[in-house]
Amino acid sequence: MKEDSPMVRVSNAYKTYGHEMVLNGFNMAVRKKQIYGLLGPSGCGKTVLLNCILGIRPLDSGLVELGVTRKSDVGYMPQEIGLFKEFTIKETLTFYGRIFGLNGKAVKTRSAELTAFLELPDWQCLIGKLSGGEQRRVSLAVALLHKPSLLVLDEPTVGIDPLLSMNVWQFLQEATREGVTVILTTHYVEEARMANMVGLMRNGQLLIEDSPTNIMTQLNSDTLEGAFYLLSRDHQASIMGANETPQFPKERYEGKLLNNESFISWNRFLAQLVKNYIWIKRNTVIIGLLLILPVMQSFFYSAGFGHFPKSAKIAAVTDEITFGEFSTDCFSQEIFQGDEDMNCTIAPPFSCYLLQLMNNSADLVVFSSSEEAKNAVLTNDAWAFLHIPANFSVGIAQIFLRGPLSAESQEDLDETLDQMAIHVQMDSSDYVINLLLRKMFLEKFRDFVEDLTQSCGLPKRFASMPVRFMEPIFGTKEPEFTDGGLAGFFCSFCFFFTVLFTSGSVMMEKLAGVLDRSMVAGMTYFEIVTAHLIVQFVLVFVQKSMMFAVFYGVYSSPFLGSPVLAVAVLFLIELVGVSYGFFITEIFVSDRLVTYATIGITLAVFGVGGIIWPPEGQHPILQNTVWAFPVTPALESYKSITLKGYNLTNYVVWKGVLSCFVWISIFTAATFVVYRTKRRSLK
Ligand SMILES: Nc1ncnc2c1ncn2[C@@H]1O[C@H](COP(=O)(O)OP(=O)(O)OP(=O)(O)O)[C@@H](O)[C@H]1O
Repeated sequence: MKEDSPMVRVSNAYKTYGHEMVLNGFNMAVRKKQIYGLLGPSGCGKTVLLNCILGIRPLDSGLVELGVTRKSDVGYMPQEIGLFKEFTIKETLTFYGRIFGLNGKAVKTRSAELTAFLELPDWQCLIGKLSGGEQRRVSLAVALLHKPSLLVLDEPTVGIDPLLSMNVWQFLQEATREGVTVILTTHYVEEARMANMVGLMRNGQLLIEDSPTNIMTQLNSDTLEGAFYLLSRDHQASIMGANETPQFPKERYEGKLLNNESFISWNRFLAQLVKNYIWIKRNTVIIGLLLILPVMQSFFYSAGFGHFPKSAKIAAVTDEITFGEFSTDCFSQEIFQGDEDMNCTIAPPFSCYLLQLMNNSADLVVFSSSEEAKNAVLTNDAWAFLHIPANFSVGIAQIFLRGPLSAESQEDLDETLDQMAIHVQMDSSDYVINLLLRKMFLEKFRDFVEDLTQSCGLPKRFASMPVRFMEPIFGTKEPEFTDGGLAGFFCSFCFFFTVLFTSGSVMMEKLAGVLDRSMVAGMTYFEIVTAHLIVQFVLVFVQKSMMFAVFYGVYSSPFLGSPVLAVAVLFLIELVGVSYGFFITEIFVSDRLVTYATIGITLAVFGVGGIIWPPEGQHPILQNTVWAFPVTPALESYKSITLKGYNLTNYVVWKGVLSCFVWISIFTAATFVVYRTKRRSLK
């Protein structure tokens, strides 16, 4: 731009939101060292225009030219407060002072000037505790803090006392004499008479742009309000009936955006870091929950998952003895004193011994009749009804002790087998309980027969299945579901909490307008991400240490591999979470959508991660594509390290590590692309 060219020029600007044409061939020119008052009805696009001028939003088409190049040349006061509610006034001014590159002394001196002029409350007051008007004054002070050469103020006088409002105008007029250019929007048309130039915006166009005096003269009106009424009326009449679909030229936005002097600055980074620290200090409840919840979940998982359902009731009936005898004698040891004739130490009725074995593992309730026992299942009081027939001991003795060949005939053998059969009717509505009780019934019967044959002098193996489960290659002979599922649970939670914290903190700043404001002031995305990573790292360190202590200290879950490698994998998963968190906060504008995206991916990781069901049982398409899911391969990696002692030379381990790096790159690149697309042209 040449020396005499305007400070801000907007040419043929178009901007749509859905079907709404917010800027419709908009043109404006703001001369240097002037106050430009932008007026227009609510919703006409004033804020959108300011955002496009500052590069917060891109134009669909058109040109913005600025007479300044550096972000630090601009002072911006957004319409919403755009300040951290948890900060004190002093912390707010220090934060922005650091971003603008001011030293402590300069911030203090300038803050004192602004405090006197804007009548700011005590510096120790929290922003969130101030009135709306006080908050706006602090917001204005932030925009003026570094004495910028271009001031962009969105409704600076709303909610401010008329006397103070007049002071603000006088201050701005004074500033223009010192070389500052001001663009401001206001709803108070008459106060705009103090501007050098005013522009009336309506339906995305600028109806007029001139000095207030010229406008009033031109329209023969005593007031600016009256002049604008006439202009708006004429404009309304001219567009009546014109109901065309909005069209705009497709050439891209070509304006030069404001730049930072450097990609990274220690001052800005420190500002962001201190800001995060203050936020944590003021939000101890949230941070406490973020630390305590995972530990609680670890306890819940270890205490609640994978254990045999011992309290599952089994309604049993044995026809071998009467109910009275059973309740008093069946579970007492005396009746197992042996039988001299049979030469066995376990004596009939054998159903007592079998039921006692079952009672050691489950909650066995003995009923006197089959009807009652079955009814217990029907009324949800028991998970299985088990019936032992009257000839059970006779049949067992015949088949297992005397041998099936002792039967007189094939019919006799068939009848004996029928008469000794135990009938089980289950409530199969719960797959896991059904499976575990079934397994328990079969195992207890096997134990019973082994014990019985052994008690009669026969080898124990005589009644065993000829399948021997030897010492396992990995894991234990009696593997626990808890151990197998732990990797999936731990990794999914690491991912979930990281996404939650990242997206939560970014969205909080974004929705409060703080993120845009900090970025207009000069903060870079890189500084925001790096400062966030440091906070996240500290949180993760504390969080994971506590979870490790619960899983591997309190509950002694198996851990065979390298702790360093396992922690590295968890850390990579966290980084996937951070990059995903930034990605979703960049593509979605509402926190609801971000929440859905957080929960959605976590459920997907849970669903396909082999926590609930092994991947080997998945549909072939899923089985063959699950490697491409985020986190899932890393979860396998962690599982192999902890349960099999694998190291990086193993395919499963490095596949998980590689997958993390790939996903971190994908999410980071996607965030960058969306970020650039939202703010700049694709030129
Ligand atoms: N991110 C967005 N998505 C969709 N529509 C938007 C978005 N931002 C602004 N708009 C729409 O653009 C139009 C202009 O909004 P803008 O905030 O610029 O109005 P304004 O002139 O500043 O109003 P006010 O004086 O009440 O602040 C409105 O209809 C608004 O709904």
